[in-house]
Amino acid sequence: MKPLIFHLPGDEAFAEGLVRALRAERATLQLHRFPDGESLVRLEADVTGRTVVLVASLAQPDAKALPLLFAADAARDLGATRVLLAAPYMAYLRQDRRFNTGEAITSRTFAALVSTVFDGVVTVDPHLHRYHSLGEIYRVPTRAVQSAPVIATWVAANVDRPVLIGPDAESEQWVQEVARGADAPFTVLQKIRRGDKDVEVSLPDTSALAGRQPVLIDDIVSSARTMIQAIASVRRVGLPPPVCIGVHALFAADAYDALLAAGPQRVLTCDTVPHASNGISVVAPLAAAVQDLIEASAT
Ligand SMILES: O=P(O)(O)OC[C@H]1O[C@@H](O)[C@H](O)[C@@H]1O
Repeated sequence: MKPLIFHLPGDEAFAEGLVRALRAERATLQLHRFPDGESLVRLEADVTGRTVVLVASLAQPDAKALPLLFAADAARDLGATRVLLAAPYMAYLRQDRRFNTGEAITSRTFAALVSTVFDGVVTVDPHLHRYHSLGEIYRVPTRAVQSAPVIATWVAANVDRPVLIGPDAESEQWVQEVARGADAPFTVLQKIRRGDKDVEVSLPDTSALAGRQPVLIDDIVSSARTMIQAIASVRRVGLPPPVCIGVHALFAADAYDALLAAGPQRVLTCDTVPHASNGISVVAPLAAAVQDLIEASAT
């Protein structure tokens, strides 16, 4: 039987792409907020004996998390064979340790909650810094899709003589992959973060970059301060305005305008978080990972 795909409000386009890629059936999840702020969730399809895939991009996660957990638990309660989460952007991965005394390690708690109601989780480029895999915190099977191949294809087709640049050491993992796929050199900047919006970035060695078009790549663009500082350090050494590519377009508050004002050649993101800058789709690799998870859990 075809998988049934539900989505949270705002994720229509991604869900529609998944429906097509998986030849699945689309179904409606009704979400109502009572005057007191509580949520009512209703699955408008018979889920008995079906594989249910809930699509939810988890930017701004606090408002979405409870309805998502309610929907997943309801699907299971109503007889779904398996309930999978397709979260193109997965929230709560950056707090992967107690940075200050008394802080909650939210990555662990959030993963534990999700694992109580879902049978499997698929996401794109999870922000794994001190964790090596999602399996360290999720108690159900997971698939982490890489956006590097689709980004590399875009870079190879659209940028002449590119050099890929990551704004910090963490970004080396995906910058290196994109560089390999695009058959281009790469380098990584040095970053010091002093606060949410206080970031300093510097370019160590520029000798290999002359005559090339810089392409900045990062996984998350949130306040955009990292990207903005990276643009400045690339310009300081006389390189042309960079193409800026972010995987997850979080763009908090004025971040997108601030980034455009910093003078990039263009700004482009993957479609993991709906945004005007989306231009590279990860629907196909995410659909393949969902299919893989379905097949693995059927055996
Ligand atoms: O500088 P903003 O956009 O706020 O934050 C994004 C950066 O913070 C890191 O965790 C991400 O990997 C990225 O480098």
